[in-house]
Amino acid sequence: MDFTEAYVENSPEEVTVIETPAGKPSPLNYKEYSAADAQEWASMAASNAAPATPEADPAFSYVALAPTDANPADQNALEHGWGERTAFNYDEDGAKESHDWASNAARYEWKGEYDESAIGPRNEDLEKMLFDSDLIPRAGNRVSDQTPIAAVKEWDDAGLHPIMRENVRLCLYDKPTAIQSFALPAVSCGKDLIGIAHTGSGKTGAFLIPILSDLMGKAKRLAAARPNLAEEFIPSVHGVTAEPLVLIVCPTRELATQIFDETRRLCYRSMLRPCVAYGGAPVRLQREELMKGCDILIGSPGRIIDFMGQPNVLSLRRVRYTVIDEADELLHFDWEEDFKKIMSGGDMNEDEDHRYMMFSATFDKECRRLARTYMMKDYIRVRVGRPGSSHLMVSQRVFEVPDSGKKTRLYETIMSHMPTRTLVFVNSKTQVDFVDDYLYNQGLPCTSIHSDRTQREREDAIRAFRTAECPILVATGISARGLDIVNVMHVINYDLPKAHHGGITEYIHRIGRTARIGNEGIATSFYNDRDEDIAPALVKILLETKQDIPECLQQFRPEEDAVTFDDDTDQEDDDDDKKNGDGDKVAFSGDESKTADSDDNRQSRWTREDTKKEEVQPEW
Ligand SMILES: Nc1ncnc2c1ncn2[C@@H]1O[C@H](COP(=O)(O)OP(=O)(O)OP(=O)(O)O)[C@@H](O)[C@H]1O
Repeated sequence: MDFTEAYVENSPEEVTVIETPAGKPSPLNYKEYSAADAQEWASMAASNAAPATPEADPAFSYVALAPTDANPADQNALEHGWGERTAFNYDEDGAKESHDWASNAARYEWKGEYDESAIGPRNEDLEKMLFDSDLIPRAGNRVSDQTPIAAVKEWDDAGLHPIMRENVRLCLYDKPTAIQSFALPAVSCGKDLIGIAHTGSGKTGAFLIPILSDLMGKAKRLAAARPNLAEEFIPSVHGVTAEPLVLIVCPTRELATQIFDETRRLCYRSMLRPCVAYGGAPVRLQREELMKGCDILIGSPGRIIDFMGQPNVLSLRRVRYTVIDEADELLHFDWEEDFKKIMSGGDMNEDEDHRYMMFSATFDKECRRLARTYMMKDYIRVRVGRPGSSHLMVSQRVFEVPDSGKKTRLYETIMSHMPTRTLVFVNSKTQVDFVDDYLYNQGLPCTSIHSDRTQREREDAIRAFRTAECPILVATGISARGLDIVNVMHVINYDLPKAHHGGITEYIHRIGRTARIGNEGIATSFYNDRDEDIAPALVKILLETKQDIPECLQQFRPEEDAVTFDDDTDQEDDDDDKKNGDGDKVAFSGDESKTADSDDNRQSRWTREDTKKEEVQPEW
C-alpha cells in the first residue's frame, strides 16, 4: 500500500502538512499531532463534552491520502489517520528462533584495563542506543508548574557522582522532580524510605539516581570479583555467583524490563553492571548474564526466588539497598509468600548497612502499616500529594454506556480523536481478545496483552505499542502499573475496575499511564449500573481533581461535595508513634508535599535486630 502524505487541519486557517514515508505514519507524526492538540483535547474533555466527530468539530478534522485498494474498514481508519494494521500470527511468529529478549539488551561493560578512579570511555554506539531515541518519554512543558520543589532543586546541588551527573544530563533530565528532590537527600542520609508520589512523577529516578550515585565511587570496594568481559566469556569457566549490591523488586515483567532500561542508562560509563530477572524468558540466558557479574538486580518475585534457590547463581549477602517498587501491590496478600521469601530468605545481608525503600503512587493505611514492619524505626516517609490521588494533568471523563453499546462507543471514541497511542483497559483476558479482534476488524492498528500470552508475545506487544507500529493496546489490569510509554495520550476504561478487584487504586494506576512527567492526557471511562461499587470512590476522585460529574454519577455525590479520604492523613500513624514514645522526625517541606516525615512503630524487619540508630540530619 502506498501512503505518502497526511494532512492535519488544525483550524480553517491553519493547515499542517505532515510528510510520512511510504508505509504508515511514523511515531514522530503521532507525537506531532498529540503535542499540538493535547490542550484542546484536554479542554474538550474537561467540559465532558461528547466525543467530537471530525465533521462536528473542524479543529479535529483530519484527512489522509488513503490507498485505493483498502477495504471499507481499513479505508475509514486510514482516513482518520491511523496507520496500517499489523497482523500477528501467534503460531508462526511465536515459533521464530531469534528474539531480542529484554534481559539481553546491551549495557555498558566495564573492562579490566580501565582506570577505576575515572569515568569509563565513551561508547558512541551504545550512547546513541541508550539516550537518543524518540521512544524515550520526555518531560512535558508543564512539568515545572507541577513540581514546585524545595530540598534539592538542581542536580548540581545534589552531590552526584560525576558519572551520574553526566548520565542525568544525557537523559535530558533538566531538574529533579518533586519526589526526586526529596528522595535524593533522604537516601543520602542513610535511612529507610517510603516514597509516595503521583503516577509518572519520576519515582524510578528517585531511587535509582541517589543509590547508583552513592555506589559509583565505591563499586570497586563493595562489588564482588567478576570476569573481565573484554576477554572471551565461557560461562562454565569464567562465570561467577551474582552478588548484587542493589535488589529492586517489582510486580510485573514489563515493569522489571523498563526499570532495567532506565538502570542501563544511569549506569553508563560506570563499573556498575545491571541485570534483570523475570519469568517467561529463557532462564539460561538470564543466568548467563548474572554469571558475568551483577551489581544491580531488577526482577519480578518468581524468577528472583528461582535464582535464589539455585546453587551458585545468586547470593544476596552483599545487598546494600533493597527497593520495592509498586510496594502496596507487593504487600498485598496475593504476593505475601513470595515477598516474605525475598525479604527474609536466603543469605540476605541483615547488617546495619542495608537500606530498605518502598515506592508507590498509592499506599493505603493498611499498606503503610505493613510497610513499617519492614522498615527501621527511624525511616523517612516522603509524600508528594495525597497517596492515591489522581494526577491533575489527566482530564477524566465518564460516559454512561450499557455493556451492549460499549463496542460501538469504543470505536467512535477512538475515531473521534487524532491518532495517538491509546491504551484500552478491559477486565478479563477473553474480553481483551474480543476487543482486540473487534478493533482489528475495524481496520485499526491494534495489539493486546494479558497474562496468558507467552512472554515473547508480551514483549512484542509492548514493543509494537512503544514504536507506534500498533498505537492501540488492549490490556487487562496487568498493564495498569508502572508502564511508561512515550505519548500515551488516551486511556480508555472500556470496563472500569471492580471494587473487589483493584478498585479505585487500579483506576488511579490505569489513568496514570497518560499525562506523565508534566505531559497532558485524557482518560475516558465507560460506566453503567454494574459499576456502582466503584462509583462513590470514583466521584470523590473526580471532585478532588475538579472534573465534571456526569448525570449517571450525580447520585453518588457526597453532601455539599465534601470529599474526605480515609487515608489522606498520616495523623494516626504519628499518633501510633507518640503512643510508642517515638516520633523523631525529619521534616521536608514543599508546595506539593503536605507531609514527609520519619516515624516508626518499633517493629523490626523480619529477621533483623532493631537497633537504635543515631539521628542523622540531612545536609541541605
Ligand atoms: N527529572 C526528570 N526530568 C524529566 N523526566 C524525568 C525525570 N525523572 C524521570 N523522568 C522521566 O519521567 C517518566 C516517568 O517516570 P517513572 O516511570 O519513574 O514514574 P513513576 O512515578 O514511577 O510512575 P508510576 O507510578 O506510574 O510507576 C520516565 O519516562 C522518566 O524517564
